Amino acid sequence: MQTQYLRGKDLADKMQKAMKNRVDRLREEGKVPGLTVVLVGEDKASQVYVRNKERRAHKVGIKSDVIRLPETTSESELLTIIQTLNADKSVHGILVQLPLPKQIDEQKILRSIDYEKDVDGFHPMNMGNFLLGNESTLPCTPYGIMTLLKSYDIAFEGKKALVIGRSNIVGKPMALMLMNENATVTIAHSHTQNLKALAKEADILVVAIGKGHLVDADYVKQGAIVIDVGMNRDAAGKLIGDVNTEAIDGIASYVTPVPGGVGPMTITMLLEQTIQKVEKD
Ligand SMILES: Nc1nc(=O)c2c([nH]1)NC[C@@H]1CN(c3ccc(C(=O)N[C@@H](CCC(=O)O)C(=O)O)cc3)C=[N+]21
Repeated sequence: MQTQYLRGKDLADKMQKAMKNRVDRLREEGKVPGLTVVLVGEDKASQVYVRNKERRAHKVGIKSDVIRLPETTSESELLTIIQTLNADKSVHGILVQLPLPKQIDEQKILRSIDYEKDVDGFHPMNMGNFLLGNESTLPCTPYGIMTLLKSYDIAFEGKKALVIGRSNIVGKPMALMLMNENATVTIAHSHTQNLKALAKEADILVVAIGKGHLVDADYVKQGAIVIDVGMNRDAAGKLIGDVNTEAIDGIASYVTPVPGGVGPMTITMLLEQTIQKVEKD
C-alpha cells in the first residue's frame, strides 16, 4: 500500500489565503480582527510557536500582539492583564500560552478570560457547550485535525478510532469530535494495557503522548489512518513526532508529517475562530 501524507501545511496555506480576503472585507468596514497572545516565561518551544502564530496572523491581516511576561509573574499580575484585555474592544481573541509556570493556577486563568474572546476553546463555558453539542469555540488542534481529514474526504462512520492521550486540549476533545462523526472511539493513556494490540485494531489512530517516535509498525493496522500530534526534539534538536513515519510507510493509508501536518492546522483554526468572532460581532 502506498502511504499518503496528509499535508496540513498545504491546506493551511490555502485556507489562510481565503481568510485574507475575509479580513480585507472586514477591514473595509473598519473592523480589524485583533488577537493577543500572552506568553509567560522563556520556554524555547513556546517562543517558536508564538512567533509562528504571529507571522501567520499578520499574513492574513489580523492585528496580532504578544505580551511577554517573566517566568516569575504572579497569578494576580496575570489576572490583571487578562481583565484589561477582556475590556479592550480592539481585542477579539485572547490566547494564554500553556503551560503556565507552577505558581499560577491554569484553570483559574482560563476561567478569567471572557469566554467570548477565548479563541482556544479552553474556557469551561466553551468546553461545556462543546461537550453538550451546543455552539462553542473549539479546541484548535482536534478541530484542525478534523478539518484536515475531511479535506481528504476521509469517512468516520462506523470506523474504530483510538486516541492515545487524554489531555484536556487534545485527547479528550479529539475523542468527542470523532464520536460526533459516528466513529467508535477508544481512549488510551499511560495506564492502558496491551497498547500495541489495541492500536493494531484501529482504523484511525491519533497519537498525542509526547514520546518521540514511539509508534512504529507494531502499532499500525494495514490501511490505518495515523495522526501524529507529537512535537518532540531528538538528540540533535530536530523536531520529531510521536510516530516513526518511515517505519509505517507502506502500512498506513495516510499519515500526517511532522512538521507540516497538525501544527499548521492548529494555527489555522486559531485564526479562523478569531475572524469568526469579528464576523459575528
Ligand atoms: N493556549 C495554547 N494554545 C495552543 O494552541 C498551544 C499552547 N497553548 N501551547 C503550546 C501548544 C503547541 N502548539 C503548536 C502550534 C503550532 C505548531 C506548528 O505550527 N508547528 C509547525 C512547525 C514548528 C517548528 O518548525 O518548530 C509544524 O508542525 O509544521 C506547533 C505547536 C500550540 N499550542
